[in-house]
Amino acid sequence: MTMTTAEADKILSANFAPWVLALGLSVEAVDEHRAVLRMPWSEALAREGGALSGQALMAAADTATVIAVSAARGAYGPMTTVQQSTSFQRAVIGSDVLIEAVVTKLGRRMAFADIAMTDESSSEIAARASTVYALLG
Ligand SMILES: CC(C)(COP(=O)(O)OP(=O)(O)OC[C@H]1O[C@@H](n2cnc3c(N)ncnc32)[C@H](O)[C@@H]1OP(=O)(O)O)[C@@H](O)C(=O)NCCC(=O)NCCSC(=O)Cc1ccccc1
Repeated sequence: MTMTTAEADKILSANFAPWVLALGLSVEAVDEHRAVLRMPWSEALAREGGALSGQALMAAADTATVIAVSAARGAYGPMTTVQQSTSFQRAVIGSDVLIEAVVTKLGRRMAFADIAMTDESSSEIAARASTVYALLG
């Protein structure tokens, strides 16, 4: 059965470090192989020049993947990030970001995902990432 957004939000609050929770992420949508998270704009996440820091986007991509992989497996289970590659295509200033993580392969021991991060106010892609996870249990 498909995980609900409320169940996915519980995974978010129960399994991440306090500084990751401080990003203010929330789950907008979830299905059998995908999760969409929102990262609200905050001056606290902006760097010199006023644009959203890449570090915040990378943490958001990592977090969205954990939710998407959990949804694909039907529940949260121990997993760990092995690799993330991120390309920053467009600066985000003053806009929420929608982070869509799609699980492209769910194996017995490994999971792979592609992530698109969209500037909500312009609907333009701000960054893309690909991630690889080891499934530990
Ligand atoms: C585990 C693996 C990915 C692969 O290991 P292998 O290639 O198989 O190599 P090896 O066999 O040498 O084992 C090495 C050590 O691993 C241990 N171990 C192995 N298998 C299991 C197992 N099934 N279960 C438990 N432990 C297992 C093993 O005992 C050994 O420990 P030892 O040295 O004897 O004391 C390893 O490269 C690694 O830990 N990388 C760092 C990853 C990392 O820190 N990522 C960033 C944090 S993730 C994040 O932030 C996102 C997130 C947030 C919230 C929620 C969720 C996600």
